[in-house]
Amino acid sequence: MQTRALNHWFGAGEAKKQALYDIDLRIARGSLTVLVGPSGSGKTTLLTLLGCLREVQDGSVTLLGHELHGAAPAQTMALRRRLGFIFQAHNLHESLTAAQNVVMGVQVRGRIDDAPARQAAAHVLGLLGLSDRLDYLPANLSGGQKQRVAIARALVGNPDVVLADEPTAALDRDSGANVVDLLKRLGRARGTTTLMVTHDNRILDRADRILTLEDGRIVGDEARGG
Ligand SMILES: Nc1ncnc2c1ncn2[C@@H]1O[C@H](COP(=O)(O)OP(=O)(O)OP(=O)(O)O)[C@@H](O)[C@H]1O
Repeated sequence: MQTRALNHWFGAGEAKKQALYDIDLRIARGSLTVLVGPSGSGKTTLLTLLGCLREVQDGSVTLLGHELHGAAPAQTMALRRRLGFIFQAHNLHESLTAAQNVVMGVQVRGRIDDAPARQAAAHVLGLLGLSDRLDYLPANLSGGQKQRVAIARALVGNPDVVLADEPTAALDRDSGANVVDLLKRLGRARGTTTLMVTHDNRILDRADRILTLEDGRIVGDEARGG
């Protein structure tokens, strides 16, 4: 994942405001990078540009070997299927059980039979400590459990890149640490690259790299032992 001279603006005319300035970044495959910075510093803007959720206006973003600036919609759609998104508002389908919600994460990646999809969903939910909640509806799960279902849904399709915005905010200490360790294991085993916005110290301590944004610029770049 790479950006070169990446700039981004919101609004037009008098109201036009620059949100990112000259971002040059190279993020190593399989690493876990954390993005920190004050509110409004551009973290979400950068995450959504890297996730093909926003059009690149100026500069370059390469994701999984493809340039996103000027990319055709069909190509960005295909790339998006190789990503796992974890956002704060977990958007589970209320009428589907935990396992069915996660099965949907398998099936967006292509047609897969129900039995193996359900097996994959049960496996990932088990890794997240939810083996005994497979058939629960979201209404009967706690906030932290729902968040873990959303994480399972993002991971079940074996994404090449995971993009996350405060994924552990609703989790207790042990489940938060478990999620980070799982992402790190996926990084080592499969080369899954994770970029996440967080202020959670449990994650900062375990990250491979911490990037700090301020007023749309990278002002800190610290490599960690992991
Ligand atoms: N859709 C939008 N329209 C107009 N301005 C926007 C939009 N999204 C973000 N901005 C502006 O761009 C700047 C960066 O916002 P961004 O959401 O990326 O920051 P952030 O670091 O993620 O903040 P937070 O931690 O509060 O989520 C801010 O000045 C924000 O007001």
